[in-house]
Amino acid sequence: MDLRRNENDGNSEPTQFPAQISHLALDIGGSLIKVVYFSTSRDNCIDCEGESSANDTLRLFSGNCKHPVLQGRLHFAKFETSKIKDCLEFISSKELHLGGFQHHENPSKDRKFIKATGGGAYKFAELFKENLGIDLDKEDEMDCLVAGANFLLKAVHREAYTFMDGQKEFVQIDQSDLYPYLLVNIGSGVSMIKVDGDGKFERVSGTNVGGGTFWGLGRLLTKCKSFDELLELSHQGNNRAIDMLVGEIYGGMDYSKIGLSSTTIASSFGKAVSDNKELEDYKPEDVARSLLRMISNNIGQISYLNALRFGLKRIFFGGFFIRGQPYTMDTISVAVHFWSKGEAKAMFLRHEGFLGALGAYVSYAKHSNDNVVCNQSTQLPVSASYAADPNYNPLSGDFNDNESIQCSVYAA
Ligand SMILES: Nc1ncnc2c1ncn2[C@@H]1O[C@H](COP(=O)(O)OP(=O)(O)OP(=O)(O)O)[C@@H](O)[C@H]1O
Ligand SMILES: CC(C)(CO)[C@@H](O)C(=O)NCCC(=O)O
Repeated sequence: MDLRRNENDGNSEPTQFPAQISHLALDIGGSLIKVVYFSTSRDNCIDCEGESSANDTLRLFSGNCKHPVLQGRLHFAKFETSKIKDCLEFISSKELHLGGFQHHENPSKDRKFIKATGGGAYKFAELFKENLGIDLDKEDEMDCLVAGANFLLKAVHREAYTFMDGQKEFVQIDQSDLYPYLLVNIGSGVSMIKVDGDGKFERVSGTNVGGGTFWGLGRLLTKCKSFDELLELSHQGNNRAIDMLVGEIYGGMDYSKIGLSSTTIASSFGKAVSDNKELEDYKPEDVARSLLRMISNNIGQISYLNALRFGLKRIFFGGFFIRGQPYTMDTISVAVHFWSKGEAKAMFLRHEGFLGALGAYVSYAKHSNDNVVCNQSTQLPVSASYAADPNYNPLSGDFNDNESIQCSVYAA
């Protein structure tokens, strides 16, 4: 917390507190910028004994309480990286950039540092300085992905779930039996990380065939103007129009000796070779569906192989490629299930796209006077903003960017 702005020596009149105190963290990726910020109002501040009144806010900031607790909400937002100006405007309009911290090595310089991760923390550092007058305090992307995943798995109720045959089932996480697991983050590209504990991990693999491939190829092949349009299109398509199935090679038969049914895809997009058709002759929705299936299946398979390498039974998938899409999750789950013969389990996270940003957020805790730890959160509330997202299915309980997590923050 920025304590200095609210210092009170006990003699003077209480300072006027801002209605909202925010900590801002950014994950600036190849495709999307993810924004996480914490906000609370003075009414929401409680002291060590758990009372809640405006005066506790005073004690909180004057430091009379050793373990002050702020209750508030974590908010989430995302922007396309190509529209970074929109993100800067958003931050500026909400004055989120004021919620950074100051490096104690250099307190005389009244500069704010904001925690940021992802390649864009390097690429756009100057832009943030010029536009908002803030410095980005860079946190390693892999560190943040792992810290964000561990935070969600430990602190957020009903965060992880399995998805098979259209059925979503929340997974009860036993904190004493969380590690090891494989974290697969499907962003523009894909990182696969073996996680053994808090801050204990190794990036064991990756693939350049990821979310950027789906969106990039999909845009070229279907002329879709937005990612959501491409997803929507894929819902309506049939991949069999363009994929070559085992049965089409084997005269309608299964190849049971090696465990392949006639309906298994033998070759994604394989029909396009012999069909003698042009791109225009295929329905864009069929192309979109085939592409989504190809990429999801490939990632599921590589993930399984990496889980096998290290004997890992649990694979958590994150990244904004997933977008809570049933078809994507089903394909990944089936691939993991099929190749592992049911031994390994694919699991998904409700805050799938915000792992890096959450990791950057919790890294504020490293700074002694800005010791911020989210200890708890409740089930996400239902919000009216769901209706605005065409891909949100209220029955499935998917996470929406406009949602927030209720949490407590210890400010030391
Ligand atoms: N509104 C959207 N616009 C663009 N891509 C989207 C959108 N929603 C979901 N996606 C998908 O999410 C992917 C980006 O995911 P994510 O934000 O997790 O990664 P990133 O941080 O941008 O990438 P990287 O980590 O590789 O730098 C895109 O490649 C695309 O497949
Ligand atoms: C380069 C990063 C880490 C940037 O987020 C990501 O896009 C990625 O993991 N790409 C895959 C690169 C590879 O391992 O082939």
